Amino acid sequence: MGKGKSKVVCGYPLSIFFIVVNEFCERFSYYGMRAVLVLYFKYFLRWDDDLATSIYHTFVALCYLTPILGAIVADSWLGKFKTIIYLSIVYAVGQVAMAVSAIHDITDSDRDGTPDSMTFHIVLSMVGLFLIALGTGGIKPCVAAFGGDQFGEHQDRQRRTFFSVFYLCINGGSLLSTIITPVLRAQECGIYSKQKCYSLAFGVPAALMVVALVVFIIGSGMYYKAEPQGNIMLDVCKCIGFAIKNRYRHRSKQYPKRQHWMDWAEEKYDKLLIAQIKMVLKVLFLYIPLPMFWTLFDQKGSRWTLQATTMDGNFGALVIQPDQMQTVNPILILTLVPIMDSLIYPLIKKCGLNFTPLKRMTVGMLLAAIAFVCAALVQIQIDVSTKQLLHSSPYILSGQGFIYFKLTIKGKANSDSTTVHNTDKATFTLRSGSQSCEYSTNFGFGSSYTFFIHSTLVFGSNCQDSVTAVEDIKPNSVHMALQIPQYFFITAGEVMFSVTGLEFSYSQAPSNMKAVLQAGWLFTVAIGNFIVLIVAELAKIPKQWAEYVLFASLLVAVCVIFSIMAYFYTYIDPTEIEAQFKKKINEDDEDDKSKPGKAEVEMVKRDSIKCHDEYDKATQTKM
Ligand SMILES: C[C@H](N)C(=O)N1CCC[C@H]1C(=O)O
Repeated sequence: MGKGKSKVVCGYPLSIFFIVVNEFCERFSYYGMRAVLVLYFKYFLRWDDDLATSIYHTFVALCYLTPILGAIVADSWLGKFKTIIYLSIVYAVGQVAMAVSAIHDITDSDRDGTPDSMTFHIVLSMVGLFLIALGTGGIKPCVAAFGGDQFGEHQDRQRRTFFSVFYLCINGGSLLSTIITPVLRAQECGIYSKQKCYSLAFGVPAALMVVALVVFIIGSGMYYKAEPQGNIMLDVCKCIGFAIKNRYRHRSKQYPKRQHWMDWAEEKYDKLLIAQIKMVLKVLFLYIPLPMFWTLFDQKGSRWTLQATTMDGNFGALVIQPDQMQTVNPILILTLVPIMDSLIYPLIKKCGLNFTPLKRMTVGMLLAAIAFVCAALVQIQIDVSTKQLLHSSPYILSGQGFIYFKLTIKGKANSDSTTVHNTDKATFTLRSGSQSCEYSTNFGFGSSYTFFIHSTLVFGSNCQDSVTAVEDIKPNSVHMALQIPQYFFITAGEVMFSVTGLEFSYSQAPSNMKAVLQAGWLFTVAIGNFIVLIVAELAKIPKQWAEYVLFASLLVAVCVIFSIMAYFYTYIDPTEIEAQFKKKINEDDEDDKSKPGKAEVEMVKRDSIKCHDEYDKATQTKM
């Protein structure tokens, strides 16, 4: 049985349908907007690459920092339901602001196709991005935890499946939007003049966010809505502060040691709160090594995409752009999550192995390290095959009766007029006054040519014989398909690490701090992104393959530390512990009423022993 007023369908509360659809639409909105953001900065706001990249990464990091704020508001004040509603409104307003900021006609008073007041567009889009970061980050820990809340105490299996389906929805939304919004951006639109349609590319995600909100509200009557329990974060901070101060005051040897340093708060604080803080601190401590996984994971969008630009994206009927390779991740998620859940995990269980959540996360980290070893091997192959500059044609041939032009064949969208974006036969028209002739040739992906036009050129219908093409840079010969193994390993790692971590963060959190621990989990993503920024700046390793090997080694080292920490972690059932504490507190209250005047110090000691016993009983299973 679920906990809300919701009907139960196939053992699942119907209310979670609204929650997963909400997540699908929200992730569509987020990833769709993100997919075209850098291009919007570069081509609409006319920022250079460095500024565009920095603002982009700062925005992404902010999106994973704001969950802390949303979680505090939800757990201490508004509750998850109201927090999701209010912050979704903020989020939708932010998306609309982005869409409006991309309408060039608003400030194009001279109707020449370019905005006249760039300041207006910059300010509006920055306000929009800030609201989006607040909204997406703020609701993220609440939606996951709110979904988990809908399950009853004996629905552990269903709750685990829910987190897998939840992850599928994230990636379904991400996959669709990263395919659709770049197509929308490529359309031309405008009132006075036609420009690339960023307003549509931002407008559709805005509409999806409104849909997400409406769907969530429709489910309103069915949800189980846990009440917020006061300003829990303030109580937590005060309690920790008191424990530290009290420990310091009693540092002399005459005072007996206590089992845990948090037990020094017992004189002033509720034992239940102390036990809950212990649960949270234990999990947060375990999170310390985790950002390293995200440091590797998030390089899909940067280093791996740059690697793809030096590879051959010709898949026969389909020419894949380097940035499109990233869609392999959500595609693999959609395939691997069901395979893991219905085949691999049950098979491992049948073999008698206890594949606990922390073991899964450890294996996930190792798989990510393997992915980077694959990336290094591909890089070595690219380096071997690449691009020796054959010669510098203009230097050798200048002044010998030729005119020349250079042409680079790139795999990346570019506004350079001498860049061809595919490997098809290209035809050039050579003109001199009213005379012209045509020259055609085939190009390889990533190659660069210098064309020499003979001074003896005679214009006619064909000038094939009067042009000599010299290949300066060989076409990319290493195929983009070779990146698939690294995508496979990183995604398999993500399924084991991230899907498991999401559920682990929920199941190990005390009832009043579920969203806070979800935020703690998302915080590891933010720190991972910061590490990418720092390493990119600091580690100037000349060989790219060596950088990949460095990252893989770092993750293996971190993984060893994590597995040792995980070995000493004991799984808990927060609901059971809380129930025992509440029961004992009630019993003590009864006891106190019947035996007035008992020495308070004695009581504290006795309670403390009992509480430890109960806490220990409930924390049996290791890694
Ligand atoms: C798109 C990724 N495969 C993914 O699902 N995520 C990356 C960071 C966490 C997670 C998400 O919630 O978006």
